[in-house]
Amino acid sequence: MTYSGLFCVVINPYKRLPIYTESVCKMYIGKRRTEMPPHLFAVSDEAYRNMVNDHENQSMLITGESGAGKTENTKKVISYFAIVGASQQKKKDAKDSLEEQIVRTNPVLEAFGNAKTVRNNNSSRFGKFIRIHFNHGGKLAGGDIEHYLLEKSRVIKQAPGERSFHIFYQIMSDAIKDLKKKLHLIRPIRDYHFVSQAEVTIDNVDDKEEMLITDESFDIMKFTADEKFDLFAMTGAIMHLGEMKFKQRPREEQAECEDQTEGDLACKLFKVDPDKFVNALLKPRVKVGSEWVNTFF
Ligand SMILES: Nc1ncnc2c1ncn2[C@@H]1O[C@H](COP(=O)(O)OP(=O)(O)OP(=O)(O)O)[C@@H](O)[C@H]1O
Repeated sequence: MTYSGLFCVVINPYKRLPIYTESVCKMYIGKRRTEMPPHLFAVSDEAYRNMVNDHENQSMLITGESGAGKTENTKKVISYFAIVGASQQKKKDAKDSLEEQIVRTNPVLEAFGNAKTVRNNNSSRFGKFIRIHFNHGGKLAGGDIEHYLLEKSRVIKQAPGERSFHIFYQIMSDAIKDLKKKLHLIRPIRDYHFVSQAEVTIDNVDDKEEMLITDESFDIMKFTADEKFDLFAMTGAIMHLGEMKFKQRPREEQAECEDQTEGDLACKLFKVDPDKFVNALLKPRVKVGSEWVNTFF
């Protein structure tokens, strides 16, 4: 790491270096830039001090090409703020703390928004603006995240060497007992076209373990069991949708559903009426001016 004007330039070491531990983090708290070797903790600390002293919002821009280390470094910055802004009294159960909740937004966002690409096994396929709120005493008060431009096309198509979003493979890993059964995902993953056009595993990544982390992160963020299940159900339903079969009606400009079995399963999970759903797919209606018109496929 080195400084270039306001920027801290960080090069991805592609190996775990012991420079991000809690003890290193604490060494940077309250230090001047010149007192310590360049580090993103120093930049984070400067932003924190400016906020506390000047009562002004601070922004940090984390930028670089795919695989440069943005996601990893963002997590380090968030952990830094979680440590400096942690409430003084240590909670009995650390998992219940606001700092842990803020840190745990990441596994969930990564499960649904990150995927393996040829350049990065954990590539974020969306941009995000993370806002962390502090109270007047400089302690964490909350946070919110805005996301931009999720790469939706990946849900139905993957290039060679790539995967869809991690969550599909995490669900299929069987980490949560009976989840696949409840989502009616009873066939091998290669039978679900939407998610298996290229890779279905990643070297050195255990989807089972990752699923347990995703699931626990939802719990820490206080999602209820029903809310969690609904999210997994929406995800599983997409895999079923990919297995619906359509054909064109002879001599007509109209498609019809050839095999609705998987579509029915998707509707069960979406909790919508299957006939209305298929009708909406085959005869979509668009509003033109003040009128609704049917468009045929
Ligand atoms: N500081 C680091 N220490 C060790 N490994 C790192 C570090 N930063 C990044 N890596 C490795 O490089 C990979 C790519 O980094 P990361 O996902 O943060 O890139 P990115 O800039 O967010 O890419 P994308 O734009 O594709 O999301 C990580 O999965 C990790 O294996």
